[in-house]
Amino acid sequence: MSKIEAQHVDFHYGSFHALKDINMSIKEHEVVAFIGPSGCGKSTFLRLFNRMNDLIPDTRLDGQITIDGQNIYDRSVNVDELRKNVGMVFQRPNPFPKSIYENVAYGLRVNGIKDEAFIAEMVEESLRGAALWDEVKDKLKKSAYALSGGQQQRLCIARAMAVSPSVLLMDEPASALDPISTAKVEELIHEIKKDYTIIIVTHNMQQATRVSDKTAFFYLGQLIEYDNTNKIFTNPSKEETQNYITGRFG
Ligand SMILES: Nc1ncnc2c1ncn2[C@@H]1O[C@H](COP(=O)(O)OP(=O)(O)OP(=O)(O)O)[C@@H](O)[C@H]1O
Repeated sequence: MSKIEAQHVDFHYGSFHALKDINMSIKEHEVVAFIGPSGCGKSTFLRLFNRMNDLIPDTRLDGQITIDGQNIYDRSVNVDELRKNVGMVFQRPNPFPKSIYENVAYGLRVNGIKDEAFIAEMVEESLRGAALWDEVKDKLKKSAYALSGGQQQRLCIARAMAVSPSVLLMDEPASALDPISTAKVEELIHEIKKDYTIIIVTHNMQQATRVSDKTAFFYLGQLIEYDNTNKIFTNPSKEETQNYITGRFG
């Protein structure tokens, strides 16, 4: 069974038809990269998987998205639970104005967990998982803002991991980072993929080839081609994909 399945997904912002009949199946522990020119709908599609677009007025979704076989837009779905299972990391690191420790503990506290020993354990585990522990273990009480941009982004990944999601959505997670921090985030994706199913939006095609198993190429709200990353970048089936990856447009 697929971990994530999108069937005949259409999405409108008002009268603007942003996504057109998208079908996609993602297996557990796969890393899938979304590529395509600006405005083609990558982020819109990504945000459907944790219902972030629910917050935007006058939008409409048709079709179905399932995670672990459940329609995530079903009325019975608790959106807070869904977002616990489907974590998100944004383009710009967005730590809270709190200590490093409290940033990671935050999700556990809002979920009502009060056992401090358990919280401390999860904070350490998440920071280790995000390859940040050794850099911050002696300054956990310091403000998250005192970290570098790359460290802040790994802190945000740790924060997402702390509530034990099974899916991580990453919207251009390295685009605001320097090359060394970018390499660290990419390395991290390799390390954590054994535990998560990951979807990453990226403008950087080298990054897509480095981190992903599958790549989806979007253009003007349509999913043009979705295949093994190697195939997409060496021998795509569609002319639009070929044009995009060779820099002929976008
Ligand atoms: N809140 C919104 N209201 C109205 N239209 C929107 C909204 N968000 C996005 N759009 C439109 O939907 C289309 C897809 O946008 P989206 O952000 O998903 O593209 P993208 O491929 O992620 O682009 P980029 O690579 O530039 O981030 C664009 O034409 C955009 O203008």
